Amino acid sequence: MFVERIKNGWVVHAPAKINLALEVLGRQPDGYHKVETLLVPVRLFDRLVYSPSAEPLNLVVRGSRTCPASLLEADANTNLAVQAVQKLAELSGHPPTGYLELTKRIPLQAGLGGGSSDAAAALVAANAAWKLGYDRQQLARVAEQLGTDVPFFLAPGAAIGTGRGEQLERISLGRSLPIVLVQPPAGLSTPVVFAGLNLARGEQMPHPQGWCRELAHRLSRGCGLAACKHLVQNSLQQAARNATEWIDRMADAMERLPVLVHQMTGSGSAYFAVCHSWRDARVTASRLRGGHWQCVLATRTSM
Ligand SMILES: C[C@](O)(CO)[C@H](O)COP(=O)(O)OP(=O)(O)OC[C@H]1O[C@@H](n2ccc(N)nc2=O)[C@H](O)[C@@H]1O
Ligand SMILES: Nc1ncnc2c1ncn2[C@@H]1O[C@H](COP(=O)(O)OP(=O)(O)OP(=O)(O)O)[C@@H](O)[C@H]1O
Repeated sequence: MFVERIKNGWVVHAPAKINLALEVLGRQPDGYHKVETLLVPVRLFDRLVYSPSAEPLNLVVRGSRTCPASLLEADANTNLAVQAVQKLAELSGHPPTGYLELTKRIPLQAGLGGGSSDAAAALVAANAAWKLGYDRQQLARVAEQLGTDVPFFLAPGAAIGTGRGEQLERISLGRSLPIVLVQPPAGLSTPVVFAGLNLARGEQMPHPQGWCRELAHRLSRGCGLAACKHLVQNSLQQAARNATEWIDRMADAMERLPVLVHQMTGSGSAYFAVCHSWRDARVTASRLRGGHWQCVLATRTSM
């Protein structure tokens, strides 16, 4: 996340994420799934502007080429950025005021964490604008009430997420990976994909694989991704394949291209390929364009 002070407020560049690996370990008694995941920020940003005012909180959302306006929800109260400001207002006693302007570039229902990143951005902006002085840990406690992925976006860099995904260990992977992101025309709902695993409350997976920690540690020790690409796995991919044919279509398209490894991110429906080089990522993206995708873009992970 990058925060800039401007004349009338704050601009926050809210990144997307990919889950380089995601393992479901079981289901907690509270119904959430117990996961271990390697989360990595991506250089694709929503832009959130918060301008303080004495007026009741107001939100304007704009679409973009990668997140068309026609897909955006009209109801501001369901927007996680608004919910974040409201929650911080409740906690601090500050009135829920100000003007939020959100330009969406991160595709929706993609497993790219866009809504969560916007919520984290709104928390940081309102904390600064209202001079609350909450530190990152205090903001993280508010963030985890808004959604599992929200705390991840409060700090830079990659992290291993455990618990339901909200307990974070920051880790340096020491490199930026060139990637291609593909969003198909249909999004996927996170609860629907998790429900497709059909795990009972309290049920544990019998044989944990440990992909995430192994992958994170190998990468952070300087191992090339080619040597550990078998650890790039996502336990949710099968459930997502059952929910939409687009996952197989994206996998088939990637199979025909010279990429290092490819996989779905989070609960989908977006799909990523890690490429050998930045040039390869641009070439791969241009070869995928023209398919029936909502968007294709070449970008890279942040360190
Ligand atoms: C799949 C990931 O994106 C991986 O980073 C996250 O685990 C999902 O994070 P998120 O979108 O912030 O999810 P939340 O808003 O917290 O949860 C939405 C819904 O997904 C399901 N959910 C989510 C996370 C989790 N570990 N187990 C679940 O079963 C629950 O039904 C929950 O009500
Ligand atoms: N600021 C926001 N940006 C995007 N979606 C939002 C936002 N606020 C609320 N939502 C709602 O949340 C739903 C899912 O959000 P989002 O698109 O971030 O999911 P996702 O990419 O699957 O994220 P995750 O990886 O965290 O599961 C959207 O379909 C939308 O209805």
